[in-house]
Amino acid sequence: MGDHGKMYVPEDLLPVYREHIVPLADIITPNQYEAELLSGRKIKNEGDALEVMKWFHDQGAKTVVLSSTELGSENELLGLASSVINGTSTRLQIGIPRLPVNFTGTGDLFASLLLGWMHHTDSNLKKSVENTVDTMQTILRRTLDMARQEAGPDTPLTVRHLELKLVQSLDDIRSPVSKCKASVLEN
Ligand SMILES: Nc1ncnc2c1ncn2[C@@H]1O[C@H](COP(=O)(O)OP(=O)(O)O)[C@@H](O)[C@H]1O
Ligand SMILES: Cc1ncc(COP(=O)(O)O)c(CN)c1O
Repeated sequence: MGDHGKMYVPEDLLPVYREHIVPLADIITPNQYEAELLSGRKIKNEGDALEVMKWFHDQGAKTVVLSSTELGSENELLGLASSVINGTSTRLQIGIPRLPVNFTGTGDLFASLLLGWMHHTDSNLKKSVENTVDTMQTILRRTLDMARQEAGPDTPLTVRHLELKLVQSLDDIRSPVSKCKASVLEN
């Protein structure tokens, strides 16, 4: 829907997403801006993030992952996730090392990886979020390295240079190298 304070889709679609699309979702992966737009609440701290994830659960989503928030630090984005599946509730957070560029298509890639891992792990939220973030890191680092090589030292990186290197990352999609650990939030 949008990012960095700007909507990609026409603004009059917001109530359609909120009232008609969100209630259809089993799994939803908004970034911070999208989560704030849909829930109508600002996320200024972890308590706000937990409330917003509860709002999504109240709309019917069993699994909610805030794919990134600015609640981390200068060097880290913070992801948060919550699932209520068969009466079992799990909430966790994960630090995501921040790379110094804006990529395009990361939200779609994140959603696809998470869906695949939730399917392959029988809805194990911790393992799915960790594998997803690990694969994202590898793909984005490869994308940035190859973009810098292609552009050379004097040319600014463009969207074309930063096209996600998915084909070159097939092995990392199949078998992520384990690096980022999620911590489970109690209560
Ligand atoms: N600059 C970045 N540095 C590191 N990881 C990033 C960066 N941008 C995106 N990602 C990865 O992509 C995922 C989705 O990005 P996010 O910005 O949350 O969604 P969207 O692309 O929909 O705005 C994040 O969880 C993170 O793993
Ligand atoms: C219209 C539009 N613009 C841009 C994007 C890229 O979004 P992001 O980089 O946040 O994943 C998308 C994602 N499908 C989109 O639909």
